[in-house]
Amino acid sequence: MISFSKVVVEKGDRVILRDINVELHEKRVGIIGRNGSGKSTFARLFNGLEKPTSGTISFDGSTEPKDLRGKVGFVFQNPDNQIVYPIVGEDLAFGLKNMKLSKTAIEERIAEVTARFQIEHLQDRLTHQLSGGERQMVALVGVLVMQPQMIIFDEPTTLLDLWNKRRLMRAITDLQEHVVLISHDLDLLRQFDRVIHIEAGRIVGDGEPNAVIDDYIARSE
Ligand SMILES: Nc1ncnc2c1ncn2[C@@H]1O[C@H](COP(=O)(O)OP(=O)(O)OP(=O)(O)O)[C@@H](O)[C@H]1O
Repeated sequence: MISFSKVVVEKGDRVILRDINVELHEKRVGIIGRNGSGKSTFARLFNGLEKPTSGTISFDGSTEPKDLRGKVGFVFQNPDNQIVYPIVGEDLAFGLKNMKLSKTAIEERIAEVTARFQIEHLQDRLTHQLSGGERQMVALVGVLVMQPQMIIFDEPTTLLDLWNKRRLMRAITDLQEHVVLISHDLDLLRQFDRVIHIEAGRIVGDGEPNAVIDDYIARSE
């Protein structure tokens, strides 16, 4: 599905990611690693938010940036980075309008996804008045209405209380789409299909979650 070949990311004279070669087909992939190891940079490559200094990233065989952007959605740690319009309904419609969908088609898509996540009642609210949990659900729904095949989550529960954290995690677990989740919630990632461990810009562990996570914990001790 998505494939990284000899990918390197440099910023100034710093090498942030080194020689990343990986193919992902699994439905649920977790990414772990210490602060500053390169997880966010890796995740941002998936939908073209970050460009590799060298190497290639392809989605279903295509290396076109527009295919990455169209097929892979990205949910930020802080939903304020992603919600741009003052009213929830406008914000959810923004990407769909750019896709030149009809008004009816836009309304139908938004109605379907907001109902699925029980946020229909938020449609007319001002985005800046929403709670953190509501904002994060709006950000997720804003990505889902675009019907991506894969969704990348960069520590999406960091700002949430326990209740909203569980609600969002249930929502993520129930998604039909392929999910790549950066998280420090190791118990959750043990239920995933695959976990990738990044250290100092390299993949140092990759495979069955329990084995990769146990090795990660052992290295921290
Ligand atoms: N624009 C930049 N210029 C220089 N260094 C950068 C830049 N962006 C990121 N870095 C560095 O790259 C490294 C990896 O950053 P990244 O955000 O990918 O790490 P991370 O694993 O997601 O960290 P965290 O868990 O703290 O969010 C860090 O050392 C960071 O300081």
